[in-house]
Amino acid sequence: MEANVLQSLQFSTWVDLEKIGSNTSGNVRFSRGFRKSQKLQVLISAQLQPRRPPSSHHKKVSLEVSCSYNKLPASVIESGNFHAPFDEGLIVKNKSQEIKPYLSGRCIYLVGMMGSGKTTVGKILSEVLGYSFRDCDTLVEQEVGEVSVAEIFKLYGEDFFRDKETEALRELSLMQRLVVSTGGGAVVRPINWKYMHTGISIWLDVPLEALAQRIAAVGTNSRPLLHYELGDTYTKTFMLLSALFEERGDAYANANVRVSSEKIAAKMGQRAVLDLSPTDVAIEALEQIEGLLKGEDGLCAEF
Ligand SMILES: Nc1ncnc2c1ncn2[C@@H]1O[C@H](COP(=O)(O)OP(=O)(O)O)[C@@H](O)[C@H]1O
Ligand SMILES: O=C(O)C1=C[C@@H](OP(=O)(O)O)[C@@H](O)[C@H](O)C1
Repeated sequence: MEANVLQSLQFSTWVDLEKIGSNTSGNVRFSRGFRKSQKLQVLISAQLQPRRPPSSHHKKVSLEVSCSYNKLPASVIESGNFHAPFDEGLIVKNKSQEIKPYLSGRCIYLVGMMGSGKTTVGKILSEVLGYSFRDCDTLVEQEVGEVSVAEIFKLYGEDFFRDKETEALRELSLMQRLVVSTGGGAVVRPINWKYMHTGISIWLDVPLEALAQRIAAVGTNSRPLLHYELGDTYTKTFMLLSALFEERGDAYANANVRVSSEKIAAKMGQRAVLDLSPTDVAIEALEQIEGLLKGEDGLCAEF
């Protein structure tokens, strides 16, 4: 995901000819006119070209070194192009530090269907922001007594689970500096939105086909709403996810920001959604939060 990163760099510095004169191993040579005791002002400029093709992990960098003497026009003494590794880890870290002051410690709540990446992307966001990570489902399991979500559904039913989920969100809403991965169904109860709106909510919007592929790859044992009798895992999962989304899809739109995997893929030059890395999604989420908090007038929005 091409974040708004540094595209050019320029700085000047002084070099001591005496030091360079003794080891002109580079391409810099000085005419006899220079007295060795002179200092020379050198200008370094680097242009970072946009990442092309988007899927590549290298950026082309053109570098130019020029020098001027006694305020005479600078003349280029060295230039070249090279490819620098495009480090999405650096991008997401830089972006997180840019927006952290605007967050003012507010929690980030990730909402989305099962398999949308709430846990995976949430852990990346918590890491780069220096926030703690909380998984709402895990808190419910701990509260009930180290019983799995699937067992809770089986032993006590979904309503019991939803009550525990709401209690967990109420407790989380009293805290700060958390990234919270919510359960896929947390959006259904309005009271849950009252708690999540104490922070910033992000909807990870991923196509159902991708969700079904991801979940089919890991199995549905931990997701009781996707349990079914024998059959083709992908197709059954896709059918059940489609029915769930039909019921609750509109509720996700209550989130403060929507991170669409399809839009990220399009921005990156029509990459397939399944090719997007969790970090690509995390960068987009941070950019969306930045847009929300800075608002149209570029100031920090209070909301
Ligand atoms: N952007 C991504 N690219 C590839 N795989 C992903 C991505 N996001 C999540 N996954 C994988 O999909 C599965 C579900 O992700 P998870 O974070 O557990 O989703 P959720 O918490 O929303 O249910 C995991 O196996 C995870 O590794
Ligand atoms: O969509 C849902 O209703 C659910 C999603 C699950 O969380 P994940 O989204 O982490 O799978 C978990 O809360 C429970 O199985 C119910």
